[in-house]
Amino acid sequence: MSTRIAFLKGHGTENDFVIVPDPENTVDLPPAAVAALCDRRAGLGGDGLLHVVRSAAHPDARHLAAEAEWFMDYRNGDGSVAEMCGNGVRVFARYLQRAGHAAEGDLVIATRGGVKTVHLAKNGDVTVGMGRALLPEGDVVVSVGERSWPARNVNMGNPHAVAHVADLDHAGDLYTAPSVGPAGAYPDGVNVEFVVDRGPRHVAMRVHERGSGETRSCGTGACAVAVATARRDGADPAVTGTPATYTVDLPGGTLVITERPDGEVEMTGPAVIVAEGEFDSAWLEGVLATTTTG
Ligand SMILES: N[C@@H](CCC[C@H](N)C(=O)O)C(=O)O
Repeated sequence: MSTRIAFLKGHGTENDFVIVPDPENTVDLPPAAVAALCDRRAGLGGDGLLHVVRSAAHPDARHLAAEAEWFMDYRNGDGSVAEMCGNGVRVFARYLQRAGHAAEGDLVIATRGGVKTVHLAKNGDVTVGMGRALLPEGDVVVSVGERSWPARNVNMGNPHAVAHVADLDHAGDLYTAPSVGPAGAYPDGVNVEFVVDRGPRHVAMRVHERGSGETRSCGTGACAVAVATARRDGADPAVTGTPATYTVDLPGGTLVITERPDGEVEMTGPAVIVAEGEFDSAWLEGVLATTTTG
């Protein structure tokens, strides 16, 4: 029997998501279903999917239920699972506010990368406590075609390789993933950021995301870029004792990232719900049947 399944569409600096509210975790979303929903021609379209589930109802978040009522079960556009999505958390919070599950002010959201603190400001901005960046030792190299750049390995819950480049066009069309070495540096894949300077504590970037391709913004990527750039600039807050704030321009908008002396990274940016509707479960079952039978 076919049923109607509710969804919304939202974006944060044009990193866009299909949102599936499913408090009791009753909607089956295998990778092929997520990929079909995120398909921009045959589906609803999105860089990723935000499955909105009560923490208590999801096996990956049950242990966090006492701390955070809601779990962001984030999936990339190809259906793969990722630990964290910075733009996604802001949009997730905006959805909770719209649905009456959260009010302006502070809230917490469980993710696979831990519990995140979120502030929904009156002016529409959303600030997320992203936790600490990890900077694993070891040289990393990013290559596109004939060009290669040394890069910084930054983990924001999910993996990033940040390359400072002379010109963002040198990253090419990014239709395929850049190569990142040495082999084995990122056993689970990596998000790759290309960065140029725009002014003092002001950079611009492009990103190729694991599981989604080039996107118009990446929140964890912007945080990784700010942290890597602060290290390059000799502005490590743990050393200077003062916060380092970077303005990060992305193709889809601007994010402001602050790293504090205690290592905590905060990200501020917009979050917008664009539309809401329903899709037919029969459509999705049909797509899945075709995928399974080839
Ligand atoms: N766009 C996101 C990051 C989404 C996850 C990423 N593609 C991964 O696989 O780690 C963001 O805003 O952080």
